[in-house]
Amino acid sequence: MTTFLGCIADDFTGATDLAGLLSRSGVAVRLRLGVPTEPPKDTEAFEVIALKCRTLPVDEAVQECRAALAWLKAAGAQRFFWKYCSTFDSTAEGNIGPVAEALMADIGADQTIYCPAFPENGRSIYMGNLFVGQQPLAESPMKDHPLTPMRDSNLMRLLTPQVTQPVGLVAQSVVSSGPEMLRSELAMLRSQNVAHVVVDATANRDLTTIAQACWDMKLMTGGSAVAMPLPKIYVEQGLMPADAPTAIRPKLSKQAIVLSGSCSQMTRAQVAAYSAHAPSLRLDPLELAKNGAQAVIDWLKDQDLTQAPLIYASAEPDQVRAAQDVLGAQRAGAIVEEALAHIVVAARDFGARRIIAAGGETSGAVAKALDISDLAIGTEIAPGVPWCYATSAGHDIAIALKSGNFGTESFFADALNVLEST
Ligand SMILES: Nc1ncnc2c1ncn2[C@@H]1O[C@H](COP(=O)(O)OP(=O)(O)O)[C@@H](O)[C@H]1O
Ligand SMILES: O=C(O)[C@@H](O)C(=O)COP(=O)(O)O
Repeated sequence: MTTFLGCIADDFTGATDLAGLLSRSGVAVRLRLGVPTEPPKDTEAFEVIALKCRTLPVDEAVQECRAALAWLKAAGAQRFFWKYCSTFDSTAEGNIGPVAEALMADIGADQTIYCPAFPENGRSIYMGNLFVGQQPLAESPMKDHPLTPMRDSNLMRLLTPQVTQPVGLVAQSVVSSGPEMLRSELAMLRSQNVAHVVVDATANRDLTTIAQACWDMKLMTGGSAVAMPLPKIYVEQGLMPADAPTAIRPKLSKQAIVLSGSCSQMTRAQVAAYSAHAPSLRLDPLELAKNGAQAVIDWLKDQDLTQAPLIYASAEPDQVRAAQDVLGAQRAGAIVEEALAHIVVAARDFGARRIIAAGGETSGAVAKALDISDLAIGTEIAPGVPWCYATSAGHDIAIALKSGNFGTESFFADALNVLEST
C-alpha cells in the first residue's frame, strides 16, 4: 500500500509509542528500526522510522532524519510527522529545531507546529510552558536527566536558539475556540513569517482540535499524542479507506524475559513490584565490568522461562552515582547495555519469545542485539507502550519497548497478561 503518513522518531521507545497511538484507530502501522537499506516495498499507510538521534550532534541528526525522509517520500508519503519526547528532551545543542527546519526545507513547508503534550501521561502545555504532572518541566525529575537535563519549561525559549526562523505561540484560549480559529491564527502567524508555532494543549480534546486544524500541514511535529487523531481525520476527509488489515499475531510460546536498564522512578517501582513475585536477578555494573555477563547467562539457563524472569540494572540514584564514580557515566551505561544485549540474545536462544525491555537506551541496545529491522504493532499495554511483533534469528517474537517513565507499577505483569489474553 502507498504510504500516507511518514513518521520519523528520535528514539526506539518513542517510535513504538507513536506507532501504538496511531494504531488505536485500527490502521495498519509499520515500524522500521533505522532507515531501511532497501528501497520501499510492501509498505503500510502509516510508516514510522525509529532513529536513535535524540542526543546526536545537530549535523548527524539532520543527516539521519533527511535520509529517513527520503525513504518515506520514496514510499509515497506526502505528509510527515517528526516525533520527539513528550518532555521535549534535547541537549544544549538541541536538534529538535534543526531537524524540523531541514525537513521543512526538503518538503517545501513554510510552517510547522510543536506540540509535545501527552495528557494521558501527564504532559500538558499552557502558555507555551510544558508541565509534567503538576510540575513545570524544569522542576520535574527531568531536570536531572543524565543526558538531556531540562532546565527551562518554556518551549519557545528552548526552541528559539535552535532555529533560524521566528517562533510563535498559539495559546489555549485559541485552541479551545476550535479548529477554524486555530487555522486562522496559524494563517495570521504565517503572514508574519512565523515558521515555528508552539501550540498549547492540556487535554485530548485539544489534541483533536489541533489535528483537525493541522492535518493538511506537510510537516507536523510533537509527541505521539497529537498524531493520534490523524488516521480518523484522514478517513473522514475521504483520503484513505476506513478498513485496514489487522496485524497478524503469531502464536508464541509462553517463555518470556523482562529486562530493565531504566533507572527512572517509575521503572524502579515496576521492578520492585514485579520482583516481589517473579524470579529476578540484579546486575551490578562493577561486577559486569570485571567479569562480564556469563554468570548471569548461567543463572538464566537454570530458570523456567515460563515464569518470565526479570534481570535488571535499575538502581537508586545514589547507587547509580557510585557505579558512575568508578566507571564513568558513559562507560557504566555502556557496560550495562552491552550486558543486556548479550543476555537478551541468550534468552532468545534459550526459547524466550516474549520480551519486555524497559528504558529508551536499553530498548535500543536490546532491539539492535536481536537484529530486528521492522515490527508490526499489536495490543497497547499502557498509554504509549504497545506489544510489537517481529522476527529475530528466524523466530517470531513479541517485544515491548517501554519508555522509562511510562506505565503503572504493575506494568510488567500487565504486559504479560495482555499478551496472554490476545
Ligand atoms: N546501576 C546502574 N548504574 C549505572 N548506569 C546504569 C545502571 N543501570 C542502568 N544504567 C544505564 O542508565 C541508562 C538508562 O537509560 P535508559 O535505558 O534510556 O532508561 P530511561 O528511559 O529511564 O532513561 C542506560 O544507559 C543504562 O545502561
Ligand atoms: O514521548 C515520550 O515521552 C516517549 O515516547 C519517549 O520518547 C520516551 O523516551 P525515553 O524516556 O528515553 O524512553
